[in-house]
Order: sequence, then C-alpha cells, then structure tokens
Amino acid sequence: MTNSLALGSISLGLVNHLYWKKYERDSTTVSIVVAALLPQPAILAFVVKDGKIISILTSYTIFLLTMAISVLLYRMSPFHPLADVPGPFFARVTKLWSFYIATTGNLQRVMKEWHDQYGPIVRTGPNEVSFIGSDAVSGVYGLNGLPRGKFYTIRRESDRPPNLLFLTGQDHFRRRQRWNRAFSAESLNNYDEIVRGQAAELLDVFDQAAKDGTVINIAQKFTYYTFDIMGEMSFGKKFEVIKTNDAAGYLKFIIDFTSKVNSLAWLPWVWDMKILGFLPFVINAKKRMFDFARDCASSRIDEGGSTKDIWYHLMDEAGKEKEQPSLMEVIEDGILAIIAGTDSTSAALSAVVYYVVRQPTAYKALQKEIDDDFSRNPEVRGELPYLSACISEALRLLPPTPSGAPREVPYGSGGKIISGKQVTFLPEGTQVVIPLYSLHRNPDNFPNPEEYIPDRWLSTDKSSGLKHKSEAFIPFSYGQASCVGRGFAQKEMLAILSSLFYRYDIRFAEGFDVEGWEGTIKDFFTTTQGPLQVVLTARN
Ligand code: HEM
Repeated sequence: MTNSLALGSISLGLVNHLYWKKYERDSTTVSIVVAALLPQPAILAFVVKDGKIISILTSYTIFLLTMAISVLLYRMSPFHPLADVPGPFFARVTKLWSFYIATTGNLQRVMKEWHDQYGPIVRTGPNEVSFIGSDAVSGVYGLNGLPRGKFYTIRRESDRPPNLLFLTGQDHFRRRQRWNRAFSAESLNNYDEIVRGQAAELLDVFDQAAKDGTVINIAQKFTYYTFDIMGEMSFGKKFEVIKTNDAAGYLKFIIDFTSKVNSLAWLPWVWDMKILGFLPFVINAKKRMFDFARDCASSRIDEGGSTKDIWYHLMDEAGKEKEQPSLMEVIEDGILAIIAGTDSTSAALSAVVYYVVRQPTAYKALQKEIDDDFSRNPEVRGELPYLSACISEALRLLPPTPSGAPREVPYGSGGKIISGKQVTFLPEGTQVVIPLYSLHRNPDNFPNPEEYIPDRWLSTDKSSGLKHKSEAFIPFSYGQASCVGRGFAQKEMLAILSSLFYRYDIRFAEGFDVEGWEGTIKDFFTTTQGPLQVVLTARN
C-alpha cells in the first residue's frame, strides 16, 4: 500500500504538471492553481491508504517533489519549445535568478553580458527570450507585434481602475486617445509656459550655486525640475520641489516605492500571491501614494486648471467622448504621468551632461552651436541639431528604461515567429524582451557602440563610416504603446540644456568618480542614479 501511495503521488504530480503546462491561460492565477492542487494528495492518502497524518504528509511531499523535478527537467530538456535558444543554465531553469538580479538594479548590465556571451537571441528565463537584433524590433512592437502581458497586467489592483500602462488591446487603444490629445502638437504648445517657468526656477538654483561655487548633484536637481513640471501639468499643482529641495520628501517616497515594487513584475506569480499587500513598507507607501493622489485631485478640482493641462484632456473637459471618464481613472493616469515623466526625462538629462562634460570635443561643438543661437535671438531657440544629437547619443548609451518594455505571446494565438537572420518560434505565454541597453550597444546596430559620438546622428564628415540601423534606436519604445510623452520630453530637455550650456561652464567636482558613475545607475523599470557632482561657473 505504501508503494501504491508513492506511485499515486508521483503520477498525480506528473499529470498535474502536464495539465497546467497545456492549459495555463492568462486567467490562471496562483490561487486557482493552489485551490486545484491542494486537496489532491490528501484525497489520495485516504483513497489508497489509511488517511493518517503520516500518509497525508508523505503524499504531499512526493507529489510536490515530483512536480518540482518534472518542471525543472522539462525546462532543461530538449522537449521544451525554447530548448534551442542559448542562454545561461540557471536562467533556463528558474526565473528566480534574473529576478534576484532585477532587485539589485543591475539587470540591464547582466543582460548585456549574457548577449555578449550567447549572441543576439538569449533565453533569459524558462519562458522568456531576449532579442537585440534590429530585425526583431518590428516583430515585437510593430503592427502585428505582441501585446503587453503579465509584466504589466499583474500590477492592476482590484479596488482601483488600471492606469494606461496596465491596459491592453481595445481598452488601451481607447484610453490612449485621451493621452494622445494631451500630447498633440497643439497641446504641447500650451505647456510652454509651464516648462519656461520651471526652467527659470531651476536656473535660479544654478545661478546661486555658481555664485557660491558649491558642488551640486545635478542629477537630483533635474529630478526636481521634471517632477515640478509633471506635477503642474498633471494636476495644476505647484509642488515647489525645486525651491524647497523636496522638503516634503515627495520624490523620495515615489522613487522608493517604484524601485522596490517594480522589480517584482519580473516574477508575476509572487505578485499574484498578494504578499505585497502584507508588507509594512508597501502598505505605508500605498497609503502615502493614495493620500498624495487624493490631495492632487482635490486641489485640481477646487482650483481648476490655469491651462489645458493633462488633467483637462484625461478628464475630457472638452467633452470629446461619449462617456466622461471616472475621477479615479483620471487620478490613476495623473499619477502615472508623474511617475513616467519624472525620472525618465531627468535620467536622460543627466546622461547628456555626463557624456558632454566628459568629452571636450563634443562640449566645444555644443557650446558653439548654443552660443551662436543665443546671439541670433536670446529669447527664442532655433534649430539645435548638435544638441539634439547629444541627446540622442545619451539616450542610446543610457536609455532610461534600459531593460526594455516586455511583451508576451498571447495565449490562444498558437505562438509567434520572430524572424530575422534567424527564425525563432515562441510558444504561447513566452515573455519577450528587447533590452534597450544591449540593443543600443550591439555592434551590429551601431559602429563603435561603446563610444559617445554625437556626430553619428548628423550628416557630417565625421559621421561617415558611422552609419547605424535606425530601427535599432528605440529609447521611447516603438509601436502603439510606445511613450506618449516623447515630444514633451524633448521639449523639456531642449529648454533646460540650452540655457545650462549657454550660461555656465560645467566641470565634474573634485574627487567625483567619473568612471564609476555609470555603475550607480540602477534599473527598476524606472531608473535611479547616484549623485552626479558638478561645479558650475557663470560665463560672461
Ligand atoms: C526621455 C524621457 C522618456 C523616455 C526615455 C521614456 C520612455 C518610455 C518607454 C520606454 C515606455 C514604455 C513603452 C512600452 O511599453 O512600449 C514609455 C511609456 C510611457 N511614457 Fe515615457 N519616456 C520618457 C518621458 C515621458 C514623459 C515626459 C511622459 C509624460 C507623461 C511619459 C509618459 C509615458 C506614458 C504615459 C507611457 C505609457 C504609454 C502607453 O501605455 O501607451 N514618458 N516611456
């Protein structure tokens, strides 16, 4: 009878593995699986043995061990549909490994090491494949590409409407219409005053620092700038973070929260287990986030907007839609605007300053272009192609979403073929990643990929021999769900960088670890950076 219990538990484990592997769907949650599995070994212990506690425990142990071994062997076996895709051993076996790396903020660098070792297509998880060939971009993000999957949808909460980022398909398409109106060419012009006002406040801080000769962490100041802009644009609220040095600690708590919580999206089943809801720091952060959102919304409702801001468009105050959006939906999207628009743009600004200050030839060329432009017209900026090239080159080397925006092969689709130099079949449920940090540094896409060369974006003598594959440059992602704030981010960057390089000479502070700074950049889907210490000197 003991043998029959052991045999029964082993068979049950194998049958369950086969069943869930075949019938796993989007709707398969951890609670459904646990509810289905939990009674089985106990029932078996009653049916084939005496139902005593020792028999039940034996049955559970053998059942769970069998399932675990069966899953692991299958993932390593030549029968797995991704068996032919090369990749590190541990990544094939469990996602826990790369999840751990993601929690350290170094995933983008480790992914690059993997691609350097295994080539342009790497199996980075049991059911995850990463591509860095330019030919994969349209297959993943293009018209017949892949939708967002659990990496995003798992973050929806049952008691709150999802924001734009967590939507897929038609729901995403409909919500995106409002966002598109908020960032249309006409809307962007309406935001000029906000950008000018916040840029002037930041320049006051820079003036003071230049006068006092103090060292400033310019990365932090840029975060204040982009946060104040997004706050004013989203909720018509002046947070005065630049002026107060973030005395209220808004940025600290938002960055703390997103950096801790976002990594978990790489392990959706843990998120699904709702463990997060019990962790004290998450409970506190969520409460603060909710209070913050409620304050922002009530101030916008009480005071109204001075301009057609993001709220105006998301709330559909112009009445363009059949149904007015719900207040909660707009609050969620307003918070998304602040989170998505703050550290992405500030990370890009820091990257430009970092590389330009490091490189005297680029610095000289940039300052000359800006000086000429100011001497033509001190008030209105003209075309600044070299500055745009410096921004593109910084976004190439240090994209603010360095590990990329994953997509998933939908269940029920029959799988997806990504073709290029190599044809790869991806089964349903596979997560697909294009890590921008590696894509942008792939020598097949960009010649001399590790060097900061703004000229590669211009048609000059220096750029000959530097022709790159333009489809491989996607810092704002690509396709229907790509960054809606792209045009606005460019505007913010041009506004502050042109004045910065015009008004000051910038050098790294004494003792600042120039080489080491890149290593301080951490990727938690949103990016954090270590202090970028510089000294500003006013120019005449
Ligand atoms: C240099 C600055 C920025 C960079 C590099 C950047 C990059 C990105 C990337 C890579 C995505 C992921 C898209 C995907 O899943 O395919 C994204 C999405 C998004 N970004 Fe940005 N972003 C920047 C600035 C901004 C700004 C200023 C805003 C203003 C609100 C913004 C709002 C959004 C929103 C709302 C989404 C979600 C779009 C959707 O789901 O349709 N971003 N961004």
